[in-house]
Amino acid sequence: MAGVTGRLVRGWCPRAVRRLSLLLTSILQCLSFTFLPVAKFTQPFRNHFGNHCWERRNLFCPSSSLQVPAQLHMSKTAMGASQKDFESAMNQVKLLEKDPGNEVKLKLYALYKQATEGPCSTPKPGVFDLINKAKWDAWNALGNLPKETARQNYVDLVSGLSSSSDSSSQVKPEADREQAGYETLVMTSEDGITKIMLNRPTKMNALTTQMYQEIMLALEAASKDDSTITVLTGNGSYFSSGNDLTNFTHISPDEIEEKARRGAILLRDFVGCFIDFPKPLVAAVNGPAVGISVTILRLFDLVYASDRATFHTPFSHLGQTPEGCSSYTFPKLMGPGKAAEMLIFGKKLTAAEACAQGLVTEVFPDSTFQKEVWTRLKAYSKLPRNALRISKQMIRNHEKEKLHATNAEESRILQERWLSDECMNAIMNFLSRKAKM
Ligand SMILES: CCCC/C=C/CC(=O)SCCNC(=O)CCNC(=O)[C@H](O)C(C)(C)COP(=O)(O)OP(=O)(O)OC[C@H]1O[C@@H](n2cnc3c(N)ncnc32)[C@H](O)[C@@H]1OP(=O)(O)O
Repeated sequence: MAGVTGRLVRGWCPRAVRRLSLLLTSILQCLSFTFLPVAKFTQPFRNHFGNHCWERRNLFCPSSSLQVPAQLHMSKTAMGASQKDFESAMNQVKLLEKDPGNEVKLKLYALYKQATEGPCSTPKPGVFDLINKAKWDAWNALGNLPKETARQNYVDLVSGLSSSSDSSSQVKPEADREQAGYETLVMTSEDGITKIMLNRPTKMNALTTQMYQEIMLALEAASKDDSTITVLTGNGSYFSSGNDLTNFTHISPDEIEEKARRGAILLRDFVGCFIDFPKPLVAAVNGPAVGISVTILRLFDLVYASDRATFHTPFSHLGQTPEGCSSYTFPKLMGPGKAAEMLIFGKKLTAAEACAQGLVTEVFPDSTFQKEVWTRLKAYSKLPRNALRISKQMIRNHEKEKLHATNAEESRILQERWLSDECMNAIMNFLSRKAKM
């Protein structure tokens, strides 16, 4: 090595030669790091792996609890990723057949160190110690990420890698195959895109209890399938007219409190699925959106809207209060004044106005909406799947705890509002068609 370098730099002063020699040695080490076979790539990191006690908290996998909404809450608060989960994640890494690349290896290393030792406090390696510097940089970049989050992210990262290399255990969407089992949705997968389409066009895609549950199940399935992007859209002229107001009817007086309690759990679990959804999530807002179908948009990564779409949150008119984390996300996004106009006073925004406020990413003419949106998404779906997923999580992780706390608080307050005279009268008015919002 020194000989090669020596020949390359013949004529240079000996100190410069030594420096360059060191540099080239490091670069060659780096390259061998890049091309190490997968079975070996964990070797440099194995010293850091030991037996540790891990709490189970699967942030990116809302799924485990989807069957019964009450269990969903449990999974976020009480259950834990065991030592077994973590050990199994470490074993999975060793068994990967495809090299996930240096970036992911560094991320695994950094998460491991953060999870076991906390924030990086070791001295920064010298500039020529390229490998150790790269590892230090990766660890240091995690800043004050809590140990618990780092541990969970490690398990999630490995789970993402395993599912991409072991496709036999996945739901395999065939071209445009319609997935059975949904009554209120149409779920299809094609070109790396899973589409969840709300399918009650004659009721403006108003969301019934069954629909909330089916959407949660569909998101659960989409989070695990081999698609790259998940899209929510509506069938017919509306994206969605929000909560189906008949959800509040046919209740006897002695059931009403229990119904409100269950409604609050359903709301919290439903919104929680969007907060935790692990892949890029896109809303294709094909027409007007009302209530909860507007507020959750801030939890999507992209919101494409037809110029026919409008955005309306008539909560006060209904004696209700904001949900979908909008009491936090909207003021943050558009400032408290604009948020107040929408959330307190029920001002309806056009697509262009919503785009100007940052709620919508881009507006398309209605006549070309479908063509333009799907062409764009098909191109995006060809990007590296794991990179998209990890980047999304990096962007979203900062706010997750705040979003879950907001969601819980909004659901608690709404549970009370649903029992109020203001709310009951407003719903009765709608149902008797005295008032259209
Ligand atoms: C458990 C979780 C709780 C989460 C809480 C969320 C809060 C919210 O989402 S608040 C928002 C609630 N939504 C509304 O207030 C919208 C109410 N609907 C309307 O104002 C109008 O229907 C419309 C402006 C959306 C459309 O008006 P248009 O004149 O064009 O059509 P309609 O004849 O009114 O509607 C056709 C058909 O669909 C029924 N329908 C539409 N939206 C709803 C809805 N949200 N709940 C129940 N039913 C709805 C409407 O009654 C019509 O049905 P019929 O043909 O049988 O009369």
